[in-house]
Amino acid sequence: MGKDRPNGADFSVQNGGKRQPNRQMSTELYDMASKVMLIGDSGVGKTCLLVRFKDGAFLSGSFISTVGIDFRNKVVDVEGTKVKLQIWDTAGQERFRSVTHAYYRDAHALLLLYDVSNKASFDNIRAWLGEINEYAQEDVVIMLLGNKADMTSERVIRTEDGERLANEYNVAFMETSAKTGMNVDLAFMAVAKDLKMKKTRKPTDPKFSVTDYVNQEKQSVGCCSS
Ligand SMILES: Nc1nc2c(ncn2[C@@H]2O[C@H](COP(=O)(O)OP(=O)(O)OP(=O)(O)O)[C@@H](O)[C@H]2O)c(=O)[nH]1
Ligand SMILES: [Mg+2]
Repeated sequence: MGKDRPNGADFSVQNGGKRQPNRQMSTELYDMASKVMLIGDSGVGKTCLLVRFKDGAFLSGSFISTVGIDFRNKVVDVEGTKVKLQIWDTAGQERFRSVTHAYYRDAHALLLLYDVSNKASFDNIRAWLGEINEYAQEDVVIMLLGNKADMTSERVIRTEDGERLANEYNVAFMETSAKTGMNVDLAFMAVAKDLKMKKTRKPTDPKFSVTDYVNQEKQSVGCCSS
């Protein structure tokens, strides 16, 4: 079992100056660890999604744009296996792009967000997928998330538009809301489950598909209370 700090408050600088979480001050036990990166335009809700997952709270009020990169850890239980998710929250602003590029290649999964009430953030998804293609590992798990699904009257991107784009690029898709919590745990749990399956699957076992898993488990707007 490994250990790590329960939150991402501390960094040590190693690995050519790249910020690394400090493992010496570890407190929480885990069986396997995975790096997940949150990416997408500024304001789509990356930090709020992470805070909702980590603390179960919603950051309403004034928007504080992330500077550079930050991370938080959360250990989740996948059928008895403790999976530590080290979640990197990147800045969506263009001026920080070169900072975040350096982190792509270590990521096991990328949660790529747009805002269903912001057309430009959706239109930019193709450019983000181009960046992923350039900088991330070939087998990285990609999940496209249409966030702010609670904003029904301001919505400009339909669920079908997100689905179509995800199908075109063969990536998993669902709509989320950091405000209500809809599908937030599922997005991270699907990644944890994928990692566990990759590590423990025997050659004869059927392959785990993140896309099938989220399609089976996801809620749609107005479906259920969350
Ligand atoms: N209604 C609603 N508002 C949200 C949701 N998620 C985020 N917001 C709001 O959107 C704004 C931006 O959220 P952030 O999480 O800070 O955005 P970000 O993607 O981290 O932005 P950068 O750090 O600049 O890249 C904030 O005012 C949030 O309150 C959501 O699911 N629903
Ligand atoms: Mg942020």
